[in-house]
Amino acid sequence: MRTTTYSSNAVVTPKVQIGSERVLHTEKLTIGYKNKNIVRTVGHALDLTLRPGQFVCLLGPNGAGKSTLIKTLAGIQLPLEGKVFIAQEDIYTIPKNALARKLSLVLTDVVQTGNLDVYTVLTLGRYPYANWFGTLCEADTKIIIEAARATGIEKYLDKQLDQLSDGERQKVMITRALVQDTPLIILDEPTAHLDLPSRVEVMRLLRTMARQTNKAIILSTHELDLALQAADTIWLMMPNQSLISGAPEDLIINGTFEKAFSKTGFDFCRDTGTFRVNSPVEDKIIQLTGEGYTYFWTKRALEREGYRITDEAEDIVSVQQSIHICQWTLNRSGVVHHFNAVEMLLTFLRTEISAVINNSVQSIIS
Ligand SMILES: Nc1ncnc2c1ncn2[C@@H]1O[C@H](COP(=O)(O)OP(=O)(O)OP(=O)(O)O)[C@@H](O)[C@H]1O
Repeated sequence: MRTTTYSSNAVVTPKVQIGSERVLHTEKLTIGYKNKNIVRTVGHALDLTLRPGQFVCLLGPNGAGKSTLIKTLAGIQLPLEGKVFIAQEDIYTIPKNALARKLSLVLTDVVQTGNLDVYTVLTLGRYPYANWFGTLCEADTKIIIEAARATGIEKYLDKQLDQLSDGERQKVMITRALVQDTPLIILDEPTAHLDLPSRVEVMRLLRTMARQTNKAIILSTHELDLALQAADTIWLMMPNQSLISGAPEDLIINGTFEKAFSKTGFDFCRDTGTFRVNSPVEDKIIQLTGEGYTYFWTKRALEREGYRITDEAEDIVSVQQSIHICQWTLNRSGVVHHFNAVEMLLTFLRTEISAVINNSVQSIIS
């Protein structure tokens, strides 16, 4: 029997690979800042590749260099060393107008557009294709309407940009990038300032755009949960100037994710892909049985209280979940206590603990 092992370092060259061409790549890219003689390097010798249809989320702790990398990839900040190539061309050799047909950029800052209406803002996305007189043709109008329909902002076309919420405005700027119709879209924190439903919607929209239009999309974000769910690939900027690239699941399984965000008081849980604010306290252990979302949220609550969930614990919390009712029981030394809310269970456990502490203090005093 023939077996083949594929590792992330293996060079795999199948006969046909969709999206095998590179929309963007870098060679030994070193990024950072040079002020007089002081050099501040934030990313060193990065070799990155982005392919058509790939949806990449750039993550990293504060100050790791996400914005610096985004600006360098978009050609608005010079690298300290190395090169950025857009479709095999050095980005700094591409004339501005030609670059605007290859790359669109959405920045975080709230755009100052005076009193422009949404439709006019979207027409700006077509300027790289406008004729000598700067006028748009019927095909441009069609592209604008279709893009607005795809992102669900059709109803705002006549509104002025400053009459929209942050989330709606962000969608307009993403639509403008779509209207610009470039094979590559780069976004710096597109979900900043948005509420949770809008953040989910923007992420979903971008992912769908990558899938349906085969555009390569890279965005920087602090939305770890959403990025882990939505990205094809995570680019993780590490505190040591390196960048690790991989499928979200690989970075979780091999511990890279945990390492990048290791911080006192925060724990990344590989089982759930989430951060825990409080580390479990080793001497508080409890057993938990049950299933479904009630089990999940009960586990979260117990861990927040500082419990470590283990089958070795003598106290057993059981969760019963049915369509109509959720119930919790605590079996402690053969005595069964019943609760109909997580809060009641937690209150009981807290009281029990303080009772134990009070008793031991009493016995020390006496
Ligand atoms: N103009 C500048 N001159 C010198 N250093 C800078 C400049 N701008 C940013 N830096 C430094 O470069 C590093 C990377 O900054 P950058 O803004 O790229 O990080 P980031 O990952 O986007 O951070 P955050 O998550 O907080 O937005 C930081 O240490 C920052 O202090």
